[in-house]
Parts: sequence; structure tokens; C-alpha cells
Amino acid sequence: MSGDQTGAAPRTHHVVVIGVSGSGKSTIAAELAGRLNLRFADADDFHPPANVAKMSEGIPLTDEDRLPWLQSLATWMRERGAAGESTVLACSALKRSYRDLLREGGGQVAFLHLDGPAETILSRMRTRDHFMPPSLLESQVATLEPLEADEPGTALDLTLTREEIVDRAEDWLVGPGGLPAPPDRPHRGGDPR
Ligand SMILES: Nc1ncnc2c1ncn2[C@@H]1O[C@H](COP(=O)(O)OP(=O)(O)OP(=O)(O)O)[C@@H](O)[C@H]1O
Ligand SMILES: O=C(O)[C@H](O)[C@@H](O)[C@H](O)[C@H](O)CO
Repeated sequence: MSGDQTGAAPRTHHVVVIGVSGSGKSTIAAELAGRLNLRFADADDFHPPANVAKMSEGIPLTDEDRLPWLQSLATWMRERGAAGESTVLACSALKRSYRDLLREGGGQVAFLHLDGPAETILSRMRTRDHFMPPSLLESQVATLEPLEADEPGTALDLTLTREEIVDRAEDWLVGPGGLPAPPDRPHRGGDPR
């Protein structure tokens, strides 16, 4: 294996499960990381207390609020990559510019967007215990910029069961359109989508 241009360890993979609050990122990313035996992190745990306080009060974050948080996530990805570790990160990454910043961490990055109707998300948000109030869903949806054609990744239907979503995520990741296979896990090839 040869090194890449970023200084990160070669062929590390970073799967970033993205979407609005309540779309299922933490749930799906943790299950996927367990299944693929990759290191998991939840971007919620990287927010400075001021950001959490703001969201708890029902105030949407600004680009300025999010910048240091995104930088700390890119650093985490870079450090894991440099240690030869692949990762699964649950992170809203609502805008293209946020995702571009995360990709600066190096390695092979793929975004899995949990996408679906706001009504489903809202009903899930209302029944969980979390600092993020359901009232912020509207601003999350307004801020969201879906994956563009030149971004590495795919959208997944959040209305499916957890198992179905993780199955589809795994199929995409190891299939021909997904990430290059790591040396110890060859592509299955020819998987039905
Ligand atoms: N596929 C699913 N089917 C049914 N319920 C789900 C599914 N995925 C997640 N949930 C539930 O929906 C709620 C929201 O999920 P979760 O907290 O993982 O979302 P999130 O995107 O990480 O939210 P946030 O960004 O606000 O932390 C949780 O109660 C979770 O158990
Ligand atoms: O960019 C943002 O507005 C934030 O990251 C939110 O998306 C929350 O962190 C999360 O979704 C709530 O738990």
C-alpha cells in the first residue's frame, strides 16, 4: 500500500451518517459501526456546551457556531485515519460546505443521508429524551442541502426498519458504487441494490 496525498494513513474509510435532527443518525451509525467493526463517534458529543445550550433553548445554530465543531470532527477523523482506523460518524453535516470541511480530514469518506418525511421524524423526536427540541426540525430541514452528484455517498430511506437501513448501508458501502474495499474485506461485487 502506498500513502495518499493527505498525510492520513492509506485506505482508511470514514462513513458519515448525515441528516436532520431525529433522522436516526446516532441509532443507525452505531449499529453500522458495530456490524462493520469500525470505531464510532457521535458528533453531538463534540459540540461545545454553548452550542448544546443554544439548541436546548430552541435556537438554531449558525455557520459560525458550527465551524469549530466541524473542525474538531475533521481533526478526529484525521487522527483516527493517521492511526490506521476507519470510522463511522453520526453527524448532521447539513450543508455541502460542512461536508467538504469534513472531507479535509482525509481518507476515503462516504456520506449516508437518512432521508424521509418530516412527519415521521417529528413523531420520533416527540417520543425520545433528547436536548434537541422538535421545534428545531423546521430550521434543520430548511438548512439541509441534499447530497450533490459529485459527493461520495447515497441517500437511505429513514422510514425503513433499523435493520433494513443498516443492511442497505452495508450493501452500498461494500458494493461496486461504494467505498474501495479494505485489504481484509473484498468487495462482494454484483450485489442487488
Ligand atoms: N429506522 C427507525 N425506525 C424507527 N425508529 C427509529 C429509527 N431510527 C431511529 N429511530 C428512533 O428515532 C429517534 C431519533 O433517532 P436518533 O436519536 O438516532 O436520531 P439523530 O438523527 O441521531 O438525532 P439527533 O441529531 O437529534 O441526535 C430515536 O428515538 C430512535 O430510537
Ligand atoms: O448542525 C446542527 O444543527 C446540529 O448538529 C444538530 O443537527 C444537532 O447536533 C443534532 O442533530 C441534534 O442532536
